Amino acid sequence: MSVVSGVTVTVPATTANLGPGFDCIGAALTLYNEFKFTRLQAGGLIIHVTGTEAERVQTDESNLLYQAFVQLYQYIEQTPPSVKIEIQLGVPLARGLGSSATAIVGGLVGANQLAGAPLSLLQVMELAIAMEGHPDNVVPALLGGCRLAATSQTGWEICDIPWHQDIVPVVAIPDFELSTKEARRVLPTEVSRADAIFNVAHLGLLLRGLETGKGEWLRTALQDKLHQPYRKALIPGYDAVNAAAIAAGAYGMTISGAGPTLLALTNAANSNAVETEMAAAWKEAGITATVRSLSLDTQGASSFHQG
Ligand SMILES: Nc1ncnc2c1ncn2[C@@H]1O[C@H](COP(=O)(O)OP(=O)(O)OP(=O)(O)O)[C@@H](O)[C@H]1O
Ligand SMILES: N[C@@H](CCO)C(=O)O
Repeated sequence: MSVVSGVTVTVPATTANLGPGFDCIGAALTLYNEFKFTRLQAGGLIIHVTGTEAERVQTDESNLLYQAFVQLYQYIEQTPPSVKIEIQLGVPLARGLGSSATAIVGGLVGANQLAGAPLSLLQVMELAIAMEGHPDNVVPALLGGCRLAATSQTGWEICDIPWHQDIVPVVAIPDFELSTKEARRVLPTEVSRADAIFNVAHLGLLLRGLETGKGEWLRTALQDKLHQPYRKALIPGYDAVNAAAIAAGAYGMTISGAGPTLLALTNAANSNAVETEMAAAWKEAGITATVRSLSLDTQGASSFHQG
């Protein structure tokens, strides 16, 4: 194993759940955080953060990226090296676009590379899922694409979900945060059989809708009974933005991850109109939002050594 002096890791944002796939499906998007790790000879920990909302990220040992970095060294039973970490933020914090997953994956991949890659991709993935508590952000953040994760007898079965090239994800990111912890607190611990059946059927339809790009299937498939009915109340203007997206030609709209970002799926011909109308509907509700058409990231986390 060769030990390197520095590594830069780029990790994509992710949109989890996609409606009915609560805690099991997510897709990587073309929006990125970059993390640069450099060994320090003098000892200590230095964290520099740049980008929008940089001042909201911890710069001490409580930083999630650093915690993941330490976690990997603990797993391989080595003392973590003193390190300088430079964070370039492109993924907004606590908005439902997997910012915590970028930090967890970035910290684990950075540590693994600095240590000479003692762990396989599968081992890194398992550590990432354990840290995040659910697989739907960290798996696509690490591997790219749209991924379904299911527990197997021995660990995790990860499935690559075909995403039709005509489907454009549009994200409407409001100017307020909603922590995943808070958005999970409002969910019931038990659901009815009818709601479980609803989600099983809609997730099946979603997979076929994503594969074929068939708009009618996607519109129905993006509905869900496990989390959205409870979380909608935490997102002012949800119904108005949903109606505006559909009127502008979106197949459907859903909460991205735990919210508050709203995700519309549409095609290239309608994406500009969907962006404009979602932003306008939210403005009418008194909320400023950044709305962007993105693409599916197919690469996942990538890294290069500095020396
Ligand atoms: N680049 C980063 N470096 C360090 N910590 C980060 C970074 N990005 C996010 N975090 C931590 O993760 C928290 C946000 O995680 P949270 O799970 O609430 O939201 P999210 O991951 O953006 O949304 P979702 O899980 O719904 O997609 C931040 O408040 C911060 O503590
Ligand atoms: N599946 C997770 C994604 C956000 O981390 C949730 O909806 O709570």
